[in-house]
Amino acid sequence: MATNATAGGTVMPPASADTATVILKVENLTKRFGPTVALRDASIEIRAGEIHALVGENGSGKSTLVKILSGVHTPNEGSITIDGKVHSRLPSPRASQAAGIFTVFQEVLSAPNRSVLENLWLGVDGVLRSRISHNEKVTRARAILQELLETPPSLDTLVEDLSLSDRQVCSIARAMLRNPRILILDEATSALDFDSRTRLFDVVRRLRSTGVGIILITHRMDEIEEIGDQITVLRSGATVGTVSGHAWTTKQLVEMMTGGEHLTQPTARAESRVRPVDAPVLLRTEELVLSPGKAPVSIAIRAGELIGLAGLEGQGQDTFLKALAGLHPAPGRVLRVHDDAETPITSHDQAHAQRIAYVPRERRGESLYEWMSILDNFVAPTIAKDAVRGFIRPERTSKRFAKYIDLLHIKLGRSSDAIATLSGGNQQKVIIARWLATEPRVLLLNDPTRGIDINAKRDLYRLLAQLTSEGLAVVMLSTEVDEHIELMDRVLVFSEHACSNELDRSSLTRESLVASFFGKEATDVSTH
Ligand SMILES: Nc1ncnc2c1ncn2[C@@H]1O[C@H](COP(=O)(O)OP(=O)(O)OP(=O)(O)O)[C@@H](O)[C@H]1O
Repeated sequence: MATNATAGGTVMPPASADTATVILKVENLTKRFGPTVALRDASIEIRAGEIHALVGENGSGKSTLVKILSGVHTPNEGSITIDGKVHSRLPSPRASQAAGIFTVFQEVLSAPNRSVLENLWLGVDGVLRSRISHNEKVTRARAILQELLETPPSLDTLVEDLSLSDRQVCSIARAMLRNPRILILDEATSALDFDSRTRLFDVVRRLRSTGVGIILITHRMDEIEEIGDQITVLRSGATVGTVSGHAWTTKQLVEMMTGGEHLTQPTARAESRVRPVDAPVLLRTEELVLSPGKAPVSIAIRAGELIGLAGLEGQGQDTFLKALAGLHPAPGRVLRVHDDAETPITSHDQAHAQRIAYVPRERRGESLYEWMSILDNFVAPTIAKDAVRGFIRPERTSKRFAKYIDLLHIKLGRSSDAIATLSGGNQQKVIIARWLATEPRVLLLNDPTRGIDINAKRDLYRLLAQLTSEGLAVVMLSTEVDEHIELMDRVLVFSEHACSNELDRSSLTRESLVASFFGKEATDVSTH
C-alpha cells in the first residue's frame, strides 16, 4: 500500500500518529468496466474515530471505490477487511450494511412521493437486528433532523416537496439512523446549503468522538481543511498516498492528484478585471417580487458582468435565477434588452430564443438524459446547427463537442457511450458544455461547480472570465463562499425572498459575505 509516498517518491508523514484501531482496510482493489479500468490499485485504511477525506480528480475512481464498499460493485481483485474480517467482496448493499457501512451518495437518492419519515426508515427492518416501534422511529427521526436542520420539515412532508439541500439532509439522516460503524459521505455535502453543512460537520464530529470512522469524499479544500484528519489521494484508479490533516497544502494535494504541478491559477480575478459599468444592459428586472409582500428586486445585468447570487438556502436566490430563465414567472418583469428594444421574458422557450441559457442545479431529472449517450446529451438543444440541407451531420456534432472536451477537460471513453458511464463531475461538465454550445448572451448557472474537481473548476472560471471579456453576461448561484470571492464582479445576497445586500468586488471578503447572509457586519460573525 502506497500510504507513505507521493508519486514523486517523497516520504510523507505516517498516515496516523495515533494508535486507534483500524476498522476498515482496503487493499489493492481493482475494478474494470469492459475496457475501462476504474480502479487499478486502490488502498485505504480507516481508523475508529477518524474523518478520512478521499480526494482525486473527476474520474479518478472515488465513487467506484465507494460503490465497492457499499456492495454495489464487485471488485475484480483486492480485499476489504472490516473489523479484522477479510472479504474479497461485499456481495450486496445489504451485506455492506450488515458489516456496518452506510453510504450517502453524491446524487440524492430518495423515494420522492413518500414522506420524510418513510424515507428515513426505508428498508430498515431488513437491516437492523431488532424491529423498531413506530413511536421510536418518530422520536429518533425528529431528533436527528433537529440536529441537522434549523427548521426541520414535518415528518409527513413528501420528500418531493423538499429543497435539494433538505432532501440531501434526509439521506444523511437516514444513514445516521442506522448507527453506522463506517459512514461514507460521497460528495454528500455538495448539495447542502451553508447552514446545513455547518450543522452536518458538528454531527460528524460527534460521531467521530464515538469511534465511528468517516470517509468524506469532497472536492472542496475548505471542507478538508475544516474536518479532515487524514487525506488519501487517488489518481487514475490508484492510491497515491495518504497525508495527515495537519500537514498538507493545496499545492501538494493537487500535485498528488494530477501527478504534476497542474494547478490552474485563479485566473478570473487575478487578471484585475474591471467591472463593466458602462457596458450595455442585456437583461434587467423591474420590480420583481419573489414572494408575496417582499421587497421587489430591480437590477440591471450588463454585458461582461459576472454576478453571484448568494445567501442561506431558500432565501429567494433560486427563484430569482429561475425567473431570469423564464422558469418561474413572478410578479414584476424580466426584460431582455437588445439595442433599444426590451422583450419581456415570460417563458423558458422565450428565454432560450433570446439567447438566455440556464444550467439547472440538479443533474438528475432536471438536466441529464440518463438513457442517452454522452454526445446526445451534449447536442440536444443545438442539433439544428449540425444540419446540412435537412440532414444531421454527426461529424459536425463531434467536432463541436471536441472543443468542449478540450476546454473543460472532460474525461470520457467514446462519446457514443451512455452518459451514465461518466463520473459525476464529468457528467456535469457535459451539461455545462451543452449550454455553452448554444452561444448564449446571458448564461444563468445554478451552482454549476457542484462535484467538479479543483482544476476543472479553475478551468471553468477561466472560461467564464474569457467569455465575459467577449461580452457574455453570467449570473451564477453558488453555495460556495470562496467561489464568489474568487470569481464575481459583484454578489447579490438574498434574505427572506428579497435581495438584502449587494457586495461589490472591492468589499467582497469571506467575512463580509458570510456576515451579510445573517444580515450582520463582517466583524459580528465567524466564517467557520
Ligand atoms: N458503470 C460504469 N461503466 C463504465 N465506466 C464506468 C462506470 N462507472 C464508472 N466508470 C468509469 O470509471 C472511472 C472512475 O469513475 P468514478 O465515478 O469512480 O470517478 P470519481 O473519482 O468518483 O469521479 P467524480 O469526482 O467525477 O465523481 C471513470 O472513467 C468512469 O467513466
